[in-house]
Amino acid sequence: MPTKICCIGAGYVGGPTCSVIALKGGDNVKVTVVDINQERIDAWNSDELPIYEPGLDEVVKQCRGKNLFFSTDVVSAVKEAELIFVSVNTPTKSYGIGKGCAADVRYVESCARTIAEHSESSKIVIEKSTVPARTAETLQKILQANCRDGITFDILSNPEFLAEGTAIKDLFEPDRVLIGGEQSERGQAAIEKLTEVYAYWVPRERILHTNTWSSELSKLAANAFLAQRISSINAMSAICESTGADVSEVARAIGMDSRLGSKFLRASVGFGGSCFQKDILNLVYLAESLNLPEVADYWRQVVTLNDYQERRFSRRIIRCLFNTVSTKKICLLGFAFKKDTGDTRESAAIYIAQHLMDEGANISVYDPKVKHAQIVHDLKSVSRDDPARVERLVSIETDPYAAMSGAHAIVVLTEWDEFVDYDYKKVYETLPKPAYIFDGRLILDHSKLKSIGFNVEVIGKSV
Ligand SMILES: NC(=O)c1ccc[n+]([C@@H]2O[C@H](COP(=O)([O-])OP(=O)(O)OC[C@H]3O[C@@H](n4cnc5c(N)ncnc54)[C@H](O)[C@@H]3O)[C@@H](O)[C@H]2O)c1
Ligand SMILES: O=c1ccn([C@@H]2O[C@H](COP(=O)(O)OP(=O)(O)O[C@H]3O[C@H](CO)[C@@H](O)[C@H](O)[C@H]3O)[C@@H](O)[C@H]2O)c(=O)[nH]1
Repeated sequence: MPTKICCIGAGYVGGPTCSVIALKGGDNVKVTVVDINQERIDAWNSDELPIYEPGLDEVVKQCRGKNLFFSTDVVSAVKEAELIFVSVNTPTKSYGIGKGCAADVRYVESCARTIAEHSESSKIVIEKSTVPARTAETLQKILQANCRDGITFDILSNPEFLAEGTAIKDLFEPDRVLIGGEQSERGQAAIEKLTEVYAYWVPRERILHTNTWSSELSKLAANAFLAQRISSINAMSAICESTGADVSEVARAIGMDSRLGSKFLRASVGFGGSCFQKDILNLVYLAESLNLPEVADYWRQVVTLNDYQERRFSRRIIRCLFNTVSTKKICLLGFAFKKDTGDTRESAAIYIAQHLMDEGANISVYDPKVKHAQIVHDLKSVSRDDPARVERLVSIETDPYAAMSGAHAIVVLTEWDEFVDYDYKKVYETLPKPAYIFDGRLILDHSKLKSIGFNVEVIGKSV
């Protein structure tokens, strides 16, 4: 009999993770991914998946309808499952105590209540969502207080480390899989049961076992350390711009120190994505709750620096364009928070567009994967006082050349590969002079652009 697995939450994590579990587990597993969002589930069952992720289509096509199912019937899937992943969103709280900092765990709690109410057999409940430390304790209390007699629940922490854009590769070959659980005999048996699932494709030495709290905290720590590196190199980029140093050269020089390593040292307009800021703020809130204000301040600074980097870049655009962008067309190349995803959550592009709209700029946006409606939604969310300004000031193009044509400045905000190969000579002919190009991702051929005639402004260097 296959192991019956349910995943609550068919988002960027639940969908790809469970698709890979189904692919790699084959006949040994039956995986059902459930969500309350009918539209999302319909998309998972269609030819146009709800998220763009390289390689995902192929994985889903191979398993869907065989050992992988997408459904809105949460109750039946919970009843049937032996292992239940909870992979729902845990955004920053937007209300009440901890507003703007703490993680909102109401969706996680709601899953626990659903599981308790409908379980007719014992379950292993796995925190896949990123949660504040000690959430497992809350889950255990809710589950035990609300379940039928004779049913037991074992809670495991199994945070996900995939990055968007490389999710399938990250899931196929994870650096590690982390499983935290109780040290009791039952806890260890639950850890082993989940380990067996991953062991269908992950070497056992990469499956790390810890106690529950270490596992929960390690997820926040990993994201804090990763984001801290970006803020560190971005802080250096500001110094580079004023000293004649080149941030790419500095990154190469420090990255060759094997103690530092070369990854995650790309200066940029600022990190985005649904995780870094949220998880650092979650850590800050934890430190504050533990009465560790110095620790809280230390980590908060990573986010402060990121906000500074975004604003610094917007100011540079405005300064270069003779201190006014009012009624000038500015083309934003890229709106996703990184390449190879259509996700815009916390994308630096949203905030840079906001700064430019505040100055009255006309913005044209091109992104190869972000949907038109998503861009409008994001820009309206930062235009609450005047949502109509989005219709007034923003045009969204499906052709990059139309987006760039006639612009006073072209601004690269996402590192999409295709941006490198555009015919910038042809584009230059259409632009008012002096023509400006701002490379917020360090991807373009700057000397070539200069030779065409562009004024080239780059993060972390003076060209
Ligand atoms: N996005 C990433 O790259 C990433 C990577 C690692 C970890 N995480 C963490 O994983 C979690 C999920 O992130 P995501 O990006 O997949 O979020 P998401 O918003 O894309 O998906 C969450 C899904 O959960 C569903 N949901 C919410 N409450 C529900 C309920 N009670 N019953 C059924 N479905 C419910 C929502 O409808 C939504 O479709 C978060 O805690 C996040 O921090 C995300
Ligand atoms: O050197 C770098 C590396 C990244 N970024 C930016 O940082 C953000 C985040 O990038 P990345 O970490 O690659 O993508 P995410 O999908 O946000 O993944 C992070 O967040 C996930 C959610 O918790 C974790 O699972 C992953 O391990 C962690 O890398 C993006 O805006 C990138 O452009 C830089 O500016 N410079």
